[in-house]
Amino acid sequence: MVVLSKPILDNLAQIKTCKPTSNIFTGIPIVDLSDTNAKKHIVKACQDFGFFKVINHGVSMEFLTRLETEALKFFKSPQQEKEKSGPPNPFGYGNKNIGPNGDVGWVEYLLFSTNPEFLSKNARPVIPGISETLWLNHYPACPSSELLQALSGRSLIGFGEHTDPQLISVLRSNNTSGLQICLRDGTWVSVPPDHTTFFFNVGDSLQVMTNGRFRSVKHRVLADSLKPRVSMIYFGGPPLSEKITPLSSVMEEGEESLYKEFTWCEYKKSAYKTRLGDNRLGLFEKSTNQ
Ligand SMILES: C=C1C[C@]23C[C@@]1(O)CC[C@H]2[C@@]12CC[C@H](O)[C@@](C)(C(=O)O1)[C@H]2[C@@H]3C(=O)O
Ligand SMILES: O=C(O)CCC(=O)C(=O)O
Ligand SMILES: [Fe+2]
Repeated sequence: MVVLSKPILDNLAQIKTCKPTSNIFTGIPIVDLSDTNAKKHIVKACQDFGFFKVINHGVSMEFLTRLETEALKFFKSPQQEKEKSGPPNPFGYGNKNIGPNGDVGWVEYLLFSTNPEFLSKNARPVIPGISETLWLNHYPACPSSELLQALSGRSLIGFGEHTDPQLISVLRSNNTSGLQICLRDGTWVSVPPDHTTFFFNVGDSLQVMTNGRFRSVKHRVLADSLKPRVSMIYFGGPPLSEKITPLSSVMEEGEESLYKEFTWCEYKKSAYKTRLGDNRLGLFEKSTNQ
């Protein structure tokens, strides 16, 4: 019989688990930015999966490694020290609690704003008009054999299933697996990690702007029991006052928008009232008989 200590029990009671899926997906679209057809491949990947990986991106490994080292330095510091940078409302350190509505995961994170008004001139985002937040996530390895045993073969959820509300998310992680995406047929597949590349995923707003042509892909992170995962994600969103409506350039003649009109500010407010796994965009879909 496994006897569990109180802190371990507290952790387990809060955090969801799922059956481990070793469904490693080898079909992730790869976009080579040095290829003249890169744009076409991006469009196809956004339609088919809402997800792709970018190679030949021009960001040096040395720079990425330095960022990762700095992130780990922070996450390895004493808990009390880290807490001094929290809570994350709206920016700062958070531990296990994700968002304001009771979601929890086996994750700690550091949340920065990349909105121009918070940044010095030389640190402003590359794409003018697009700015949102930058997340550093740390999914610790399972701390003890006690916890591993108590899980009895199940995986701890690091970051529960969700879609990202913004336009596009750019993710770089270390070489620890954990990220999974949900395919069109509902199957969850594991994305093989690649610390040399960037992964891009379509968010809800881009799905609306393409009137459903691009897919806001559902994804989640399972914690690895042996190795910590460190990820950095840039969430690119529109300015707050921007109307999120299908682009006229993608619409065919006579095509109706599938969504009610809303601004990014309205969507963001609404999203923060939902739980992680909720269908946030559902609230803005036009009913078919409208
Ligand atoms: C439960 C929540 C966490 C989240 C805000 C929300 O109320 C619903 C959207 C969530 C999400 C998912 C993608 C990103 O990780 C995130 C930062 C975002 O913009 O929307 C999180 C929010 C969060 O963790 O605060
Ligand atoms: O940490 C990761 O790999 C992904 C996390 C994520 O999906 C998110 O923060 O929205
Ligand atoms: Fe996400």
